[in-house]
Amino acid sequence: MAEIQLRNISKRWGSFVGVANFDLTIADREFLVLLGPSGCGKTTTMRMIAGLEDATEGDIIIDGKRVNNLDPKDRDVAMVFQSYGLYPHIDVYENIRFPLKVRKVDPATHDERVMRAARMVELEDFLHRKPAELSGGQRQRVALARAIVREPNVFLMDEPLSNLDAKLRVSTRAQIKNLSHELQVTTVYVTHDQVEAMTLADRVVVMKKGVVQQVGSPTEIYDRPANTFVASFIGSPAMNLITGRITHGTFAGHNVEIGGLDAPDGEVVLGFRAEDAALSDVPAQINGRLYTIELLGDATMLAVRAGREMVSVKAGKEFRAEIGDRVSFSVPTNICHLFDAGTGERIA
Ligand SMILES: Nc1ncnc2c1ncn2[C@@H]1O[C@H](COP(=O)(O)OP(=O)(O)OP(=O)(O)O)[C@@H](O)[C@H]1O
Repeated sequence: MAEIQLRNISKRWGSFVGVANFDLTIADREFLVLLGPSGCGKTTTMRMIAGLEDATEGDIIIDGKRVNNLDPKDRDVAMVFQSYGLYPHIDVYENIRFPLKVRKVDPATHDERVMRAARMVELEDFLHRKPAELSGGQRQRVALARAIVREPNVFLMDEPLSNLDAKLRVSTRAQIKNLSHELQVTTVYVTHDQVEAMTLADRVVVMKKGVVQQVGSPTEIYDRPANTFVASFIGSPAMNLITGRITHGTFAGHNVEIGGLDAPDGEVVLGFRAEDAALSDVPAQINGRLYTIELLGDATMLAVRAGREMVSVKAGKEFRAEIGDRVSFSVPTNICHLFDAGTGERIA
């Protein structure tokens, strides 16, 4: 059992604000992902939860207890880093056992606990190898087993997959999801990879320059981004964003005209996703020329230059055309997103 309350926590170094007024309750057993570009304050937030960094302001409460003044070792949290943090001179078995020795856990229980953790990450056959004799994926699994063996209430994971190649990243990601479900531990996971965030999280926190932009389930964040930053960060490709003006319910931009919008007159950013655009054989709401064609296997991704905008459009796998060809498409008005052109905040 572990609910984590972050009550208005901030981190400042002199006048530099690393994290500003982070306020969130992480539910017991929730898988929470902190997502954002490099330097947005994800790791700092996690280090404050771990106790590796003091919060300049605010309270950190784990299971009803304020832990601001507790040492990391007394917080019942286990951390997994991208750099693994394994001890090179001892074998896998001893690496996994290490936290039990440090915490003076009854030695009679060690073997059973180490073996159970090793089984969970499928390392039984590697117990007597040294870290240098393992692949990157195997090393990361040792790091996971070492966190599991402690049976902590909270897992804190900082980009644990970033040193793995693409294929291993996908399989280890599935393993982490499975483990957190099986162990029913509250998990805070840091990444700058939105695909990782979307596949792992119960809820995602999107951050920018130390400030939380949106908190929501992956679906909420994908379907209703709170602002243009979130819209441009989530989804591959990210949401198309076109600047223009609404007059009497019609949006007009360069080579773009979309009528029937229920919004007041003014400068806006109109957003739509590549998969929501419908190609047309005749001139339509958005007209341009084909800039690139990418075959995805099950679909074709087009980049279309429409006026001064470059937009992504998803077509079927049977799509055939040449670069430079004219392309027209429309976007159903009910799936258009509208953002304020000044603040970037969602208006509809
Ligand atoms: N000890 C420190 N002193 C001063 N500034 C710091 C310190 N630690 C981090 N920062 C700054 O705080 C900001 C947030 O850093 P943080 O490591 O939390 O970012 P991040 O989102 O985890 O980025 P990344 O994905 O690159 O790890 C950055 O601008 C960083 O340079």
